[in-house]
Amino acid sequence: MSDAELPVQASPEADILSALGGRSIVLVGMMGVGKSTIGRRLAARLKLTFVDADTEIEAAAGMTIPEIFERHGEQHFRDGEARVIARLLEGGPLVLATGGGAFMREETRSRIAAKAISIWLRADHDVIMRRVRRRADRPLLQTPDPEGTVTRLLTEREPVYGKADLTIASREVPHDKIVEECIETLHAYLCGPPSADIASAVR
Ligand SMILES: Nc1ncnc2c1ncn2[C@@H]1O[C@H](COP(=O)(O)OP(=O)(O)O)[C@@H](O)[C@H]1O
Ligand SMILES: O=C(O)C1=C[C@@H](OP(=O)(O)O)[C@@H](O)[C@H](O)C1
Ligand SMILES: [Mg+2]
Repeated sequence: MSDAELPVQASPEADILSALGGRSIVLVGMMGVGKSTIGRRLAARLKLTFVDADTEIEAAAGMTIPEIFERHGEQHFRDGEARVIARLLEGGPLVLATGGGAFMREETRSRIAAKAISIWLRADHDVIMRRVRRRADRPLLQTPDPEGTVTRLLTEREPVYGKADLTIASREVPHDKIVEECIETLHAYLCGPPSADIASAVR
């Protein structure tokens, strides 16, 4: 049989893309769980555009996030964040990494529910602390007690992150393992179990 005659093989990635239609995949969760790094890799796997909401906010404001917080305050940042995410969700399908506070706003959660599949990347306090210590670009953690701040934010936020469609445990395994779990979990959620025909064909 020539290559042209071979049957087209369905792949989990192709199945996911077709089930998404115009919807996006949105990563939510606490600072340091891996939304930006995992999101970029997940988008590459699915051949979708990757957008980081924080980067878009910085571009729109012409300032870094620490500068926005310092000059205009958190409330101003949050309003800009909600607007940027609303705009990005109109342009799907894409993989969107949100900043850790974005999903706390009800209006943003409703928009995400209408236009996307949301994945909560969930990590333990200690994993988060190890990862966020490496950089000083998260203004909320520039406090005398970043550990206490992370504990408080996790208590406030975890029940809300739990409203995401899917949850993946982000832990100290290679990034690509987490990406693989995102693909498997998205596939099961969007496409269901393999049909008996396909299951027997691949046996
Ligand atoms: N599975 C992982 N294993 C090891 N390090 C990770 C993993 N996922 C993310 N990281 C690291 O944690 C740090 C924070 O990740 P980032 O994607 O910026 O998180 P977020 O966008 O959720 O704040 C980065 O240095 C990243 O490489
Ligand atoms: O948790 C938060 O409130 C924030 C998380 C940051 O993004 P990451 O979650 O990508 O670090 C960034 O949006 C800002 O510093 C505020
Ligand atoms: Mg990020």
